[in-house]
Amino acid sequence: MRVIHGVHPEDFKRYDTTTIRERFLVDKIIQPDQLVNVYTHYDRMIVGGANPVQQTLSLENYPNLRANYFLERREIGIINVAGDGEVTVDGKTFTVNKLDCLYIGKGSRDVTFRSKRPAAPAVFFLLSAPAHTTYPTTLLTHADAAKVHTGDSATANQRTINKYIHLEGIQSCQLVMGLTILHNGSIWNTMPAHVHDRRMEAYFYFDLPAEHKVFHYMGEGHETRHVLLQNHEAIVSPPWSIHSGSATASYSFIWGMAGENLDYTDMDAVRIADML
Ligand SMILES: O=C[C@H](O)[C@@H](O)CC(=O)C(=O)O
Ligand SMILES: [Zn+2]
Repeated sequence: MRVIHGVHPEDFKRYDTTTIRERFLVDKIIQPDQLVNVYTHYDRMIVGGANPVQQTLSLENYPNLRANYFLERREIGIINVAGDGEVTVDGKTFTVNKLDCLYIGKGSRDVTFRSKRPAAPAVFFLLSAPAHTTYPTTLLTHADAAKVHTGDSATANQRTINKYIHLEGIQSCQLVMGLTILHNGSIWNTMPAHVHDRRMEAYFYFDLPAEHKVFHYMGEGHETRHVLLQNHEAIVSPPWSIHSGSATASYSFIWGMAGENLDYTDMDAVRIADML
């Protein structure tokens, strides 16, 4: 499993494009008939993807977890961003279709992923954090997710935030997870930007046309850099970094966090006037 280490904001100031991409970009996680995970040292969050086409894919154990099985001391949040799919947890099968979320609590042993139709395969995005206790395995459909409409077409950031794993939704030890859909013609996410020192964050972009790219912004508010991402790529955000993007077309993205608290509103806003 690839490992991403933590970066100090003072060191980040000197990074070139290649180094920024090596340290923060989580690419190549969506591969046909593969389940790919990347271990990050940001709150020990594992970021991954499963794209079953013909095969059923299993959540395998990794030697560096020093665990008997993947979820022995972990929880996982799963969101499907493509064709109809199924996730089976210790013999119980959940239908997880596009934009549905399945949370699996600590202690589940066998987790498998499959697509209903190979012609329209599922694309599951995965986030897993260390867990101290077992919360129930819970499915939440897109229709039942808590929705917040925000932004404005005048600032090209009109979007709907869907919360799945959060204080008033699916219960978890550390994970907070949801997805944001940009309205047609809007291209900006998370602007005005924010930081949250108490939680790392990961963004996974999807439903971005293949010929388009996201300019993802990171860094301290007064020391920003951009990283270009394409569809089905993710990026980690250290606790000291903003995380925001503007793309050359409308898109959606999954966001997920883990850390000191589960409080979605615990953010420190960065004023556009103060950004550099
Ligand atoms: O800490 C929360 C996250 O950055 C996202 O939920 C923000 C977001 O989806 C948006 O503004 O569109
Ligand atoms: Zn955030």
